[in-house]
Amino acid sequence: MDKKVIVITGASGTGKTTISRYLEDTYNIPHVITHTTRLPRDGEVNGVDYYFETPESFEKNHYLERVEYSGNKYGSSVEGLEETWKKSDIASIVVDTKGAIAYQKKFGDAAIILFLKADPEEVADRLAKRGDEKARLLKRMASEENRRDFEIPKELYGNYYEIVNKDIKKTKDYVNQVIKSVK
Ligand SMILES: Nc1ncnc2c1ncn2[C@@H]1O[C@H](COP(=O)(O)OP(=O)(O)OP(=O)(O)O)[C@@H](O)[C@H]1O
Ligand SMILES: Nc1nc2c(ncn2[C@@H]2O[C@H](COP(=O)(O)O)[C@@H](O)[C@H]2O)c(=O)[nH]1
Repeated sequence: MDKKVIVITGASGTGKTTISRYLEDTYNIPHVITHTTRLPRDGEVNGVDYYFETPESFEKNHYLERVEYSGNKYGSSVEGLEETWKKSDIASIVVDTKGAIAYQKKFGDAAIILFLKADPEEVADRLAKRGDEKARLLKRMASEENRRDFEIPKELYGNYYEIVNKDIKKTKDYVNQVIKSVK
């Protein structure tokens, strides 16, 4: 089978990580571990959730694409994707919409874009429950990047699956249909 990458994108708190974990647990689809200079949240583990970097160490990696998001740097490497493809012909990656555009440009139809949407008020509530510290949460919600990522960018028109993540069961049912069509 040709290699594929499921690119999960959307604004903060819309459920990207939840879907990435679902793909891993249900379909053994591993996720690409990306790099960031942000501090770990409670429970996040280096080398599992992210490679947590200092501003200096971040610059030492070779990125397929990299972005600034709410004051922190994030990037994904070709090596990271290739390592993940060694484990499985289908990988997933969680990125912002700018990253999704980069993957679409580089991999064309081999990049399957899942764009997650949710009501912004519901999202703020979910993130507070997730334990995000209030000041950081407000900064994140107000950031230009996060406001941008509630809408699909025009570069991806016609090339993505939109998932309104309200009822998690319905979301998973929809994801199951997408995976059937991909496999
Ligand atoms: N449909 C849903 N209903 C209720 N809670 C949900 C739903 N989907 C996800 N959540 C919860 O919302 C919180 C945010 O989800 P998640 O971490 O997956 O979002 P994210 O898009 O990866 O966010 P971020 O970009 O900030 O890391 C989590 O605590 C998750 O368990
Ligand atoms: N373009 C990229 N975006 C990435 C990458 N790794 C994560 N992200 C996205 O950043 C924001 C913030 O993430 P958070 O974990 O701090 O909430 C979110 O949209 C992620 O999807 C990356 O390598 N490239």
